[in-house]
Amino acid sequence: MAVLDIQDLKVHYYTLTGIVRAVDGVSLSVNKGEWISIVGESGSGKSTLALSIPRLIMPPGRIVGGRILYSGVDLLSLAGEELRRYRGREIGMVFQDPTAYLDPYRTVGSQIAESLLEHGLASSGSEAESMAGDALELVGIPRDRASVYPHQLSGGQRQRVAIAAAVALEPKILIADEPTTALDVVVQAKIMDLMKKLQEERGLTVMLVTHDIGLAAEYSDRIAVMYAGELVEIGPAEDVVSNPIHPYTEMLIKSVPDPWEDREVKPIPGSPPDLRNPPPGCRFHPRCPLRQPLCTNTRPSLRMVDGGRGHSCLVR
Ligand SMILES: Nc1ncnc2c1ncn2[C@@H]1O[C@H](COP(=O)(O)OP(=O)(O)OP(=O)(O)O)[C@@H](O)[C@H]1O
Ligand code: NI
Repeated sequence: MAVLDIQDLKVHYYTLTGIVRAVDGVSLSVNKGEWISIVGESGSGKSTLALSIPRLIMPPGRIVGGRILYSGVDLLSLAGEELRRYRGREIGMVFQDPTAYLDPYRTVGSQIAESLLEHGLASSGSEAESMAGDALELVGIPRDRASVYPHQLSGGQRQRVAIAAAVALEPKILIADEPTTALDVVVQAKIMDLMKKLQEERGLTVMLVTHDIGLAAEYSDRIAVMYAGELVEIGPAEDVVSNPIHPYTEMLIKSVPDPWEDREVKPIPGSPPDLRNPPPGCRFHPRCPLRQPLCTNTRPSLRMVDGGRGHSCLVR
């Protein structure tokens, strides 16, 4: 069952030098309880897609088209108070840098407690504090650490607190945008394991944004690959990685080292297009070894094939 159904989403940034078509017609359905990862090179529109869901796109960005159905409600039609009810409470967010949204002057426990009160999940200060302690324990931080300030914690612990703060509100979906990019690999694995635990034990739906397809393969149920503002491939994580259909996915996999396999690392030649003026036809065609004349003038759309897989390659 789909908890989130994104239909033909278009998000543009209106800059002095032109309109950046950061997300340009993306359709994506997220199933309840699954872990889906959005992967792709820098600038492919992953964060823009993720931020659009809780409507956190700031000017000069604007959602210019499409629908985002959350349990049947179009989030794009909501405003003000109604929107705030969904944000946080139904859709939790975690970002790369938790210091950006943890208040340095307040203890971590009081920040979590306050948001519980704000969302009406606790009826008294003491209840909120006790629930904040539960949330910290859930992410592996002893409840007596509720009285520390963010700077007294390590980067990994701060990210745990950010996850605790998000999960305390019992959202249905947790959207995590590069939550471990600033952390070392050991801490990264711990944070990913924690998110996996929340998915398995609480039925949390997880959307992870990462440029690391290896990481996505290890933890996700499904992987969605973005290129230049479009979705180019989607499917069960293992299938996508072991048997990519789209040449971009294939080249993306070969461009990163695989710790389990001794093979040559091949960077993708060229660079992603300028999204103010993307190439016609398939946006990947200028870099694609399989390019046919068709690819230069026919704009592909994602089509589903067997095994729950979909791709937008015109020649495969
Ligand atoms: N505030 C902004 N103003 C103008 N352009 C923006 C803004 N934010 C993002 N963009 C542009 O939108 C496009 C998509 O950016 P986005 O951050 O969504 O990509 P991403 O896949 O998350 O990249 P990364 O892996 O580097 O985080 C890029 O071309 C980027 O330059
Ligand atoms: Ni990003």
